[in-house]
Amino acid sequence: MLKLIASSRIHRVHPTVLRPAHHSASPLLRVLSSLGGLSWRNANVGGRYFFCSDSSDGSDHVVDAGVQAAEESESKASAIVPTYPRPEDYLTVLALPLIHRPLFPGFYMPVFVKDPKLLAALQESRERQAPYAGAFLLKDEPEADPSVVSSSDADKNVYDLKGKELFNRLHEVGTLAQISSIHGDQVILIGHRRLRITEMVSEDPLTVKVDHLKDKTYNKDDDIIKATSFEVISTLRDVLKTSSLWRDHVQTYTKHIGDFTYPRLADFGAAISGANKLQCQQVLEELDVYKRLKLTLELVKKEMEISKIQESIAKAIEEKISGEQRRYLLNEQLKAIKKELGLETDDKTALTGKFRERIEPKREKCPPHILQVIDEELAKLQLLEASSSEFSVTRNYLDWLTALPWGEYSDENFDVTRAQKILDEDHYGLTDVKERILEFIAVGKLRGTSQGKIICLSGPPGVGKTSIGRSIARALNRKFFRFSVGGLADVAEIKGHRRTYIGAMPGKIVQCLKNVGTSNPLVLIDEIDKLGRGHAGDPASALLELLDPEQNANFLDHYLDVTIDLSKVLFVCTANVVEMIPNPLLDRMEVVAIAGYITDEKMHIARDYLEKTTREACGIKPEQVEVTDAALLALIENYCRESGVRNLQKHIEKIYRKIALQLVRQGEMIDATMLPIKDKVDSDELGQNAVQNKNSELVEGIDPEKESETSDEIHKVQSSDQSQCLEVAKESGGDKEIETKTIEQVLVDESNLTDFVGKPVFHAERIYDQTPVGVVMGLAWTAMGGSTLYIETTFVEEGEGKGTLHLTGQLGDVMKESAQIAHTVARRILLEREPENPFFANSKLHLHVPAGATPKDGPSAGSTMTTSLLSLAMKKPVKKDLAMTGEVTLTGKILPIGGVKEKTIAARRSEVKTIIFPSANRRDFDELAPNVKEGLDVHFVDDYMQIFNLAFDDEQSQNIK
Ligand SMILES: Nc1ncnc2c1ncn2[C@@H]1O[C@H](COP(=O)(O)OP(=O)(O)OP(=O)(O)O)[C@@H](O)[C@H]1O
Repeated sequence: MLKLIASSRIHRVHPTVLRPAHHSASPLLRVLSSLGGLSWRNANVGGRYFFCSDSSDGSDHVVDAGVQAAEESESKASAIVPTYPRPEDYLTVLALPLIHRPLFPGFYMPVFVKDPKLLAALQESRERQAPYAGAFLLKDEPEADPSVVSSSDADKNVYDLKGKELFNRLHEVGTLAQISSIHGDQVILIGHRRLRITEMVSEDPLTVKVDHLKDKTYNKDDDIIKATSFEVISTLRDVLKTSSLWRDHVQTYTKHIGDFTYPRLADFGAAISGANKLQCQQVLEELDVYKRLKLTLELVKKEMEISKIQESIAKAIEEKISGEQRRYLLNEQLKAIKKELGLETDDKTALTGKFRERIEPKREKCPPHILQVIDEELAKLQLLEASSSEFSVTRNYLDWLTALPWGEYSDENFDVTRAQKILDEDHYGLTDVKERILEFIAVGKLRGTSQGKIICLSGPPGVGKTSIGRSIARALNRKFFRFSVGGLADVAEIKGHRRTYIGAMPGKIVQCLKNVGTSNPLVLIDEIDKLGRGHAGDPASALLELLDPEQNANFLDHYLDVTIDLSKVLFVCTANVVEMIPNPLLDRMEVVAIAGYITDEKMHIARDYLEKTTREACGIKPEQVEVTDAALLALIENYCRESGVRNLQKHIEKIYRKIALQLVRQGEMIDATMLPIKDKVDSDELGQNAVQNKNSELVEGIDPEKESETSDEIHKVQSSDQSQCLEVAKESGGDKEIETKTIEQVLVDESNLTDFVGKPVFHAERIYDQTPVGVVMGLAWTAMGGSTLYIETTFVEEGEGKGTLHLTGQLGDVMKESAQIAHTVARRILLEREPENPFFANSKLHLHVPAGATPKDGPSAGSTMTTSLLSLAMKKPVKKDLAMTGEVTLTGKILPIGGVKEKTIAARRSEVKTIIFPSANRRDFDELAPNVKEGLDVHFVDDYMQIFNLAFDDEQSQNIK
């Protein structure tokens, strides 16, 4: 091809556009050309890395001669052909380092020469009409990773290389490159033939002596070479189908290559592949044509794999984009169509319309300041961009504002008789509590409104505080909302977050109003005594603002940012321990104490309330089960002795679940064994007689084997006297077909109670039948209700002046002080009674309060401790079934205590017959229901000597009542 360029002498070698000089008819080229679908006329390779020029195997004419001649012919219009040295004559050349890839013969490459000396030398040599240089690939620095693309910094270092250092870094084999043109520091090189460096001639610029390399001779007709080259071509063809980039390379190459020889094919493949520089250098250095073809084949195969991956990536991305675009377009079209048909307005208008629709019916009742804010926000919404975050904040805000029940109230019912009926319907007993609630309703009726009071129901767990709250709401015809503040530490839970926070929400009370849809619900604030300590703000103060009737008419929620009137809301709180309620809150409350239930009350609650609801919840009919009184009593006394009834409820549920399972199993067995009995029977035959008849029929119908499979429990029930069979008659079609089904009635008695609830888990509080010397029963109050406790004192050792008292049983400071006081009081009394008895002075004593794991505190055990010490000193046990409570002073006065009802109930539970209370508590005791006081011998005392007489001397005690 060079030959042709030279001979035509009219073509100028241009760095970007190379024109074909020869249309080769090589079969290989035709294959590639046809695949590329190319035409040389539009071949533009501007800016591409690879360019094609001619190269020779040694017999070519010199291309620069042609170029020069052409230039001359243009300028001088002369056709004189000078004799110029041929490429193979250049045995000493300037060495040009190539950083990124080697230059292959037949391709051209632009390089940037940063070294001014080298650039000048190249320029000079070009001007001297010897425009050749040797282009050699630079070796990587020994430690550099060839796979890592060198940064510009590294390039800079390479440009600094000079002389010997540069010489050592050059690969030995390179390419004789024609300097096609120089623009600034850009030099365009055209590869010609392979060279090998033999020695360095001069250092700056680096000049080297070179040998010109020739390919090893090969047989053109060798089948293996042919086959390999065909494989290279076919692979190239495959790549061409997918890669447009390659198509351009081929286009350029085919335009300028003459004969497609095997070595040239190998160079072509390697040069246009994306292989790394070392792999390319390997191909350049290979002089064996077959081996070179093989190396190239590897590279193009790899290229094909890459192009396949490239194609699949492109396809996947294209599919994704087009799918999304399609969906977007369709959505937009849908919107446009809907809008056109008047089915839907745009988002903003639709939203505004929705909010206006919501607020319109409430407009009359809605406070003007709220209306103003809503209107302002609606106007603002119109101006905001629908995708902005401000828009969604405003939308949510409007959603809340318009959803609240402004001015909506449920009609309050102040009918006291109805209220009484509802309260009795839901709860047994609690007479005093119900009375207080009825009083409250009566006041509401006279005033026309029930606001202004906060009721606080206090008592141990499971006594029905929450459910009473629900009943009050029902009685007053108010909506009910409950929220627990146990452990609540964040003020935002009550007062809401400011709207500026992401995910901001109004507080619980605003959520409540939205939820119930009226502005006068009954809000039950549960566990107010367990309010957490706030880390940001004080929840108690926030609750105060919410509950205080003086303040809550203008309650400000941080989210809503407009005042709301909560004065119509009725607040009911519940607490286990009133003392734990923050004082400012307690101050505003009307405390209604629910002390707990005695056995009798629990029996009624279990029978009339818990059993009924549980039976219904389990889907069991009343006739299918019988729980005897004895069973219930055993359940209450041995399993559920605590003050509340929640545990009792759980046990009843357990029993009923077991019964349900029994019935279902039984029913399945009967279904499987029962034969339908066809008989025409009048419905009035299905009386008591029929029960017996059909029962005997049924027994006949049951397969004896199957019958034997029934569970032991069922046998037990069946064999009991009270087991019955009931019949269900069913009519079907024209004939009266009677299906007889037996429904066993499950009996729960004291004897089989353990089958349902297991062994009793509760150990009696009473550990002594008759208290020994030094042991006295006291009465205590806990958050779980009342309980009995023993004070035990024993003698440890005796010795002159050894009179000390050792205390154990996790006693608090107050209780420890009480014990010291008791010790002193007992010593004084003994001195008065038995002056010569040196017991307290010389005895080391140990006082213990059992249930050592439970912390105890308070002064109310003072009288019990004194009695216990005196009992030990006098070696005289106290009266049987006696319990006492009362704080004792140093002078022996008995001061009042708390929790009289709880303590009385606990005493009854422990079968105490005689109780001693401080005189000051007489009023509390008198207020108790008669059934609580029933059968108890209660004494009220104000001086310890009265207790002494009651505990140790029967005769005198009769007088103190
Ligand atoms: N006097 C009663 N009559 C009928 N059922 C009752 C009575 N007292 C309590 N109950 C029932 O006992 C169960 C437990 O009551 P509730 O949950 O109201 O207890 P609580 O006092 O609120 O307990 P806590 O302090 O643990 O919240 C409820 O199902 C309730 O109906």
